[in-house]
Amino acid sequence: MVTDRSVSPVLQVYVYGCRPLDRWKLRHIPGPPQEWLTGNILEHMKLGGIFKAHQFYAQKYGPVFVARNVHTPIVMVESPELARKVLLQNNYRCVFPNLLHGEDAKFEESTYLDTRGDKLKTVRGAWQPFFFSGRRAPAPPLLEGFMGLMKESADLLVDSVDLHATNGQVMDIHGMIGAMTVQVVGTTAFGVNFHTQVADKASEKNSDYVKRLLKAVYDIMAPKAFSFSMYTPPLILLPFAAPLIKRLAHHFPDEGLSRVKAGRQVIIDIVKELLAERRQELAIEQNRTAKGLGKLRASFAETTGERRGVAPGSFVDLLAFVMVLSAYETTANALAFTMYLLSKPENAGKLAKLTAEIDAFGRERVPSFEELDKFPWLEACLREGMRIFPPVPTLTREAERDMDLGGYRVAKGQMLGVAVYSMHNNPAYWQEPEKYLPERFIEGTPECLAKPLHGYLPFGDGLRQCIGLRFAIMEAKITMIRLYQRFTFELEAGQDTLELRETITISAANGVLVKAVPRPPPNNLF
Ligand code: HEM
Repeated sequence: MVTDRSVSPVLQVYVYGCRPLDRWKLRHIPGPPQEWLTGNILEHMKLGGIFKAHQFYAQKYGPVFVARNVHTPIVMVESPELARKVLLQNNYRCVFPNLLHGEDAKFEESTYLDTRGDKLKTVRGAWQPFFFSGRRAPAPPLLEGFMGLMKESADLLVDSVDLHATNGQVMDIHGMIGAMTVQVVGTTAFGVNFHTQVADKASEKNSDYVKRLLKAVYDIMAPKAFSFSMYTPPLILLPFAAPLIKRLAHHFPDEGLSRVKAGRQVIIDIVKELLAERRQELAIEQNRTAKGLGKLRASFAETTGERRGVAPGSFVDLLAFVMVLSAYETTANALAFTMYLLSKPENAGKLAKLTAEIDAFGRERVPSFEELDKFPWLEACLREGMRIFPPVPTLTREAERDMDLGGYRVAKGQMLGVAVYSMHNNPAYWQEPEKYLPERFIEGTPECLAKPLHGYLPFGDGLRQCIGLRFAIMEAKITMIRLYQRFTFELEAGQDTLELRETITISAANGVLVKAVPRPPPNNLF
């Protein structure tokens, strides 16, 4: 016989799994029916990922819909105007419930991506001059200081491609570019050369940092994103019991949570080791590698020091880690996707225009910072690549006040999302979105005139827009120029469509497999 006492917890669990309050609050907004406890996650998996599911839902329900990851409801928007409204009016990213407690929770707060309030303004203000400087901005041109490192790193990549080409080997260009972008941003953030590229024979130790760092990032991301701990379901089901569940998890961690905690510790240790190494290097030789980066670290610490009211020390150091996390994969994905698209036979004309632009500049010359502006077609190729495959397919915000979104009221505190991938590939906003047309980003062309005004968001928008966007475009341009001065690339068979893997970013699940075709030397051109 079932007693009242045993029924009530069962009923509680059932009711929490249905989230009746959320359903009631969002009842006026369309969206897919939610499954008990899992929300829409099973359907997301069936449709090929959350970003693909958003595309499907936008077609079915229109530009505003509710979707649920596990069973947290997110009000998604998929129109240029609404995306702009969400991103310009709200500055906080969504914070999903997590199991972290005590010191671990402090670490989480330090990682900036979720930062809010005054701390956000101070930190963002301190970072801004490094990244938004340049000729068009009043701040000192620190960006220019990164040119040397970017060029050196791109040339190591070219050496490595050359080696593969000589041996007639197929290569995963996505993986190789990833090694380069880690080197660039790791060195930028910590002032210590990461030595991640094959052709670089220097210290094994630093490349070991990267392996450990990336593994730690994976260990943290996977369980956090997909709730591998046995404590996560009760945390979500019984939010009022969160403090107790967190304490229990902290004292009796299971395997999933232990991996997260160990991953955090690895990151903290590596950051400390890197900084110690950096100090040693500086002491030995003031002016060695990456001068601009040395400047960055020093000024980083100065501007974010006690005077500016941001806790110094480990916090500042962890910000450097956040930079690596935000910068390496996004840039690698953008480059690899663009190279993939340019290597498709149907885009041979677009590739020919690129090589012509590069040849007009010179097949041997290294561009200066100013000369990077002489490559509008290259920039358009990259921007169009990020339209078809935006490295960050979904953006999130928390509503800071009650809002109207396309006629639907949402309450303060509601999680909001922007379906960037879907919007970038929607024929309602882009003519023939499946076509790779860099012309869309060349002023005055009919394709450019047909482009939506605000519908392009690979770097987000508003106060939380990607801080590294100029850095990323600069790095991508130098890399492409150095590669295409020497080679073009042929796609290996079986890659007509790319299988995509989704974490916070989207990337090529099986890499981008190409063969490099050496271009005839410049004196054979005529
Ligand atoms: C092609 C390469 C890149 C892409 C596509 C990209 C994309 C993005 C996106 C979509 C966001 C979120 C924006 C929003 O919520 O509105 C973001 C944030 C951020 N990105 Fe990037 N990013 C790239 C490269 C970089 C680089 C090279 C750096 C640093 C050197 C960087 C540092 C950051 C930081 C620190 C944030 C957080 C900004 C904040 O919360 O205030 N990113 N990025």
